[in-house]
Amino acid sequence: MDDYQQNLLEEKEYLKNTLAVIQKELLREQEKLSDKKRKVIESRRDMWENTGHSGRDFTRLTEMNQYLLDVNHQTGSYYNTLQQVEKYKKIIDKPYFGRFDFKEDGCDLVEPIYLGLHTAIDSATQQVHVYDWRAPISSIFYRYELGRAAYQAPSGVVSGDVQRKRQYKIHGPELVYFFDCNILINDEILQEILSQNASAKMKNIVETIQKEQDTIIRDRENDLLIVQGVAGSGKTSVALHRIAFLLYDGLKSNLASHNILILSPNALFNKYISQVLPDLGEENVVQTTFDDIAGDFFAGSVQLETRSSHLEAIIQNQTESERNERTDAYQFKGSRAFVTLLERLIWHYEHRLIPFQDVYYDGVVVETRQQLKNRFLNDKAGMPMAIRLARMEKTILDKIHPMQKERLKKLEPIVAKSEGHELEIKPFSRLLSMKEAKTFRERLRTFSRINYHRLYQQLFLQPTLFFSLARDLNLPRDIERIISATAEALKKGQVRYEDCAPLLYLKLRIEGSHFFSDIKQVVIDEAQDYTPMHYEVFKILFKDVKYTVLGDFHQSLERQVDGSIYDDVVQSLGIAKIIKLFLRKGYRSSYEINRFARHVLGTDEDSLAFQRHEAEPHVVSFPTIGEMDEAVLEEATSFIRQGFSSVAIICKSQRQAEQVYHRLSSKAPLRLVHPHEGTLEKGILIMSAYTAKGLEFDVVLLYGADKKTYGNDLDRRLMYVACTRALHRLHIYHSGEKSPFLPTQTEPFNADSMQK
Ligand SMILES: Nc1ncnc2c1ncn2[C@@H]1O[C@H](COP(=O)(O)OP(=O)(O)OP(=O)(O)O)[C@@H](O)[C@H]1O
Repeated sequence: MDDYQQNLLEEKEYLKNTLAVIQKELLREQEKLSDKKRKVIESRRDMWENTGHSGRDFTRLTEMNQYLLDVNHQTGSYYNTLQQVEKYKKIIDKPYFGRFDFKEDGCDLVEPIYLGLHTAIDSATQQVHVYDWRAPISSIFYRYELGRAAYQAPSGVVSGDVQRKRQYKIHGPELVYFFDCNILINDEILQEILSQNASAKMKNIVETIQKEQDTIIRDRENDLLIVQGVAGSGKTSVALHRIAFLLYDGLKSNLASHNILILSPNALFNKYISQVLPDLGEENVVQTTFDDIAGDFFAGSVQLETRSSHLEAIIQNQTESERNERTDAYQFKGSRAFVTLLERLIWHYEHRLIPFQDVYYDGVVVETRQQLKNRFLNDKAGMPMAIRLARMEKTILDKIHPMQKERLKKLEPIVAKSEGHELEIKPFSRLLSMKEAKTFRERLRTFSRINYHRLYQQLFLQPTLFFSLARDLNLPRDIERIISATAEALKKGQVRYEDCAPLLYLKLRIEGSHFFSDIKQVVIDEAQDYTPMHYEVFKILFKDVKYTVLGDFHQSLERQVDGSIYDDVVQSLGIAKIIKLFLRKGYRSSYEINRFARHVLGTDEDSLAFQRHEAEPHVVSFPTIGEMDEAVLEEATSFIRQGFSSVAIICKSQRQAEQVYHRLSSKAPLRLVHPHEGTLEKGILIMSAYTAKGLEFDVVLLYGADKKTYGNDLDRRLMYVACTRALHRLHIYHSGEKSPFLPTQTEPFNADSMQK
């Protein structure tokens, strides 16, 4: 028997034993589960039977409390076992995917370490058959080739020699094949994974995590981890695996899923990534968007523009000057200079603008305007301004409380004398007194409550105030136009997207915030989409948290930015222990699509593409829009017939996507995708480039890439985002003169070369 045959026999034996252990442990956990379920039901029944009639009996409340504690404890334990059962069920078909043999320094034994989605231990012998991919020792698999290696164990660094590395394909649960590799994760498996069709939900990448990705996933040293990664380099995947790692590590760091928050671009993206953590056996974490946060803070009081409406407005602006007005406004209102301006506004409001008034009650001066102001300015006690004002309001109300009785006594003779109320002197006097108290409170609130919208509006309605506060700050050239456009919108009760973060900043700085107090880890994806103003808001919203911030400045839409955006992040968040890492290799798109996209972007910055070769992208020209429509539809259906599961027709704007959809939807099954609703499905989808951001499709058909539609820098970045969504095929259609960002010479369009 040769070596391979010998190894095969051994591996088959190991798999058989491991499966037997998993089966045994699964049965054990299932028995525990039914036992725990029975106990929970019994305890609940006992609780209701023994305490159900004692609602008003305070002596029995403690008893009820004890029952509740027990029931909660048992329910928690039931769910832990349930999670364990689910984990075993997940690994029964594929218990592991890799192995390395490790000889620890100072030990004679070479131990085979098998890696899988979850740990499998024989509870009888305590033998570990499979290590969780997140276990400290597992990092060796991702980081080292054969030879010297080390990992960080809880007790310190453990070093030794890696003597073998092996990867497996196990299916159903048969050993399909295995092979030894002496390098990092073998390209063959990665090739196979990356050449598959895109799925409607993001997938986990545990089997093929790359060394540089693993470094990010396992970092525990830093409080702010910044990742700049090219399109398709795995930023979102890495962020989610990092969360799974932190939760695994959670026992030490006391971290649970509700302590982690992911800030992502929109609801569609949230749904797209929602499967990864459950796949990894973890519960989903808090997922939100900036739009949702702003909406919660200003619920119903003002009309907030969403990010997609803002992008749509910028993209649709026909004239350069209209577009510049909005992008300049966004840039300025997101800048550090505007943060300074708002800080000055807050100071100015505190010292000059609060409309303090003399407070009278029943003809008596309770406090003079000056007394109130002095007391307010001297009583800082580290509290936010709104809280200090609310305390002042309460003190005044407490002061007049005893005076109200006297006032009532005075009101009764007056009412007695007034005609028509002789028979209801007391109730009518009380009613009058209540009305008076209401008016009194309303007067107080003219200075004790702050209308943030009005305060912010004041800044733009009074240009002299604006310019006096903006002294020595860098202002954009069209500031006058920005001021008047903002004033117009605010007067109509509309808050443009670029005003949402400043308005929220104002509110949070004046009021403080106790929301998100559970959050300990914040993951910010698409970091380039947030301005310094946003990061200032995050700093107030999330206290004592650690951050993972991932972005790609090439994919910034409304602003042209570079790597310095991360300096802004550091400065705004004010965190000292930071690390900045780079992901330079794109895994999503084929080599040809990657190369094409770099051409569109017009940069030869060092970015690498994974060598997965497929058909060259095509640029096709049509004499009319009608012919372009027909070709797009024909190609889309043909790609589906060829076995690609998702074909995205990407338009520049949502409006264009809707128009194309209305023209084509009666001829083929198309789905129009909105950023705020729905889920991604297989088939032919149609959407705007900004909706497609963060997502991926087997085939991208970029619609209408003419010079007029894609002519400026923003258009160039939109086109780059659209092109980098494609895994396998990229076709670009235009009618009229081609966009200058497209290559001048491309291969002729050839339908035969598209066979998958
Ligand atoms: N190590 C890996 N193994 C297998 N697939 C990977 C790996 N890294 C990334 N991928 C795949 O590459 C694709 C892109 O990943 P992801 O969406 O996380 O990248 P991204 O950097 O967030 O992209 P973008 O910024 O363009 O939205 C996904 O299909 C992901 O599964």
